[in-house]
Amino acid sequence: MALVQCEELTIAYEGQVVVRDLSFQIHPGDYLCIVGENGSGKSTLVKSLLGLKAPLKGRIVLGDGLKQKEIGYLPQQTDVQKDFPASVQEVVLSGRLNSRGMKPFYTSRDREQAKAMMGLLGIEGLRRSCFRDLSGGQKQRVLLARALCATKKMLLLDEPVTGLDPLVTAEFYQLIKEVNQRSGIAVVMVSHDIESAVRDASHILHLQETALFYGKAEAYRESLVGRMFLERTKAPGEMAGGSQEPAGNTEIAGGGMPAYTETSEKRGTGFD
Ligand SMILES: Nc1ncnc2c1ncn2[C@@H]1O[C@H](COP(=O)(O)OP(=O)(O)OP(=O)(O)O)[C@@H](O)[C@H]1O
Repeated sequence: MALVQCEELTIAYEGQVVVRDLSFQIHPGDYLCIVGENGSGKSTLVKSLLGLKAPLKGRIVLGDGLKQKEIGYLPQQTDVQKDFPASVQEVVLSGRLNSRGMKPFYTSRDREQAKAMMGLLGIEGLRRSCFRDLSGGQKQRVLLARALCATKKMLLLDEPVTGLDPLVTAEFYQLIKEVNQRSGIAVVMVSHDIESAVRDASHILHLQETALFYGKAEAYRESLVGRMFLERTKAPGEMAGGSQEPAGNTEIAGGGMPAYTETSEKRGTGFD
């Protein structure tokens, strides 16, 4: 059963549609990267997945016991978060807030969980350090530990490597991959790093108001839309790939990009 099933989702701000007729699923163990141009609706979709923005039409069905407040969320970094005046331990523990309900204090289980996640991510030695004094990479590990405290099923990350140097970025991607592969926690990541997305993700959702592509990462790499996007990000300003498509290709949809959607029956993730 799917953890998340989005059915013909349309999302709008004051009547202005920014996501239209979008359907896809997230299964246990999936690693889905959401890619697309600036302003294509990625963060808006994230807000709806978190229950912070109601769709205008369509619906989001959660399955396999997933609750919206049990989605571990790592938001886009803001300057306010970067300067948060709290200890690492407090920041990680705050991941337990949603599941505490009305209880005013953290339980010993909450503390154990926070300790376990700090251990998993190699930041236990930093637990008394002030969050704002950490490096960018350390901060992201802390925020990842916080998000993991909130979930056993699904992590949602919105451009988590923005501002990190290449080495720290590579380490962070490796961490995410290990979390996904070892724990089976589904990962949903909004990313502008298309090369890494097709390398690490099991599935790609390419958004441009609607799904230009949704399916397995290997199929995306071979698709016209995937090849064009990969080519463009390699050489900014250059358009390539379209002329290499065999004659008679009927995939081309509006806007010169092919629409492709893979059904859940064809997915075969092994977690179905
Ligand atoms: N709170 C808001 N009110 C009105 N319009 C909004 C709001 N938030 C986003 N938008 C608009 O919705 C569209 C999609 O924005 P969104 O932030 O979801 O795109 P995105 O794909 O995440 O972009 P980026 O890659 O630049 O982060 C944009 O045109 C944006 O201007």
